[in-house]
Amino acid sequence: MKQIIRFSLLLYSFYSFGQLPEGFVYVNEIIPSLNVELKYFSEKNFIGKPIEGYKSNKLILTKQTAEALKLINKHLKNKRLSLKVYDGYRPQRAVNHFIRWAKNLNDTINKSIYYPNVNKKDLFKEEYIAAKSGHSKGSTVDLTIIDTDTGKLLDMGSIYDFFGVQSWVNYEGITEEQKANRKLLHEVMTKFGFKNYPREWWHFTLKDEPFSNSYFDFPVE
Ligand SMILES: C[C@@H](N)C(=O)N[C@H](C)C(=O)O
Ligand SMILES: [Zn+2]
Repeated sequence: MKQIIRFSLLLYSFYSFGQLPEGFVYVNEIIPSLNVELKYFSEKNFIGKPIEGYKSNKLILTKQTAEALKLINKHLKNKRLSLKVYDGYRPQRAVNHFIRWAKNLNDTINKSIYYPNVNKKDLFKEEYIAAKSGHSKGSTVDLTIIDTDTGKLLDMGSIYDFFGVQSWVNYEGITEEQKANRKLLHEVMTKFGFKNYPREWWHFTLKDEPFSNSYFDFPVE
């Protein structure tokens, strides 16, 4: 009997500590010092509410992606810089939340901050948000760079998740410093095996992603 109880407790703790599917990791186990602020866990995002499926500020990625970020952070450390991550693995239920929100054209709480020049009805059509997102495959990250001396974000010429031409990687209407910062991010990410999404300076996918055809839906907890 005692053994059965012990076994049940073991099983309980196994699941209650957030067992991930094979191939996924909690990134803080690989890079404990990584700066992570999952915007969809908070109200500070284009919807203005926490997004379904984000139950904690824990960054989850495929193991290969986390290992690549570790190398990048190490590389940046020599320049007194480091990464700050806004999103990684995104459950399909979160994407479904985006889809539902997009259908309600009256709900535009954060339009002036995140999409002042794009009609809400066009956000999916103009490919600022995807109905099937690379993020749900676990090897895509949204991120920027911090100056570790000042603790400030490098100026990339637009805020994260600003949907508009200002966020396109090759947008010309930004300062030379902002262009240089985007170039630095782009170069370091591509050097370590990522490819960028041209409409969003912050969005990168590991080229050799392990789950290129699987969209996951387990919660971020
Ligand atoms: C919503 C934005 N952060 C994003 O990730 N956009 C791309 C296109 C996606 O939804 O995969
Ligand atoms: Zn993204």
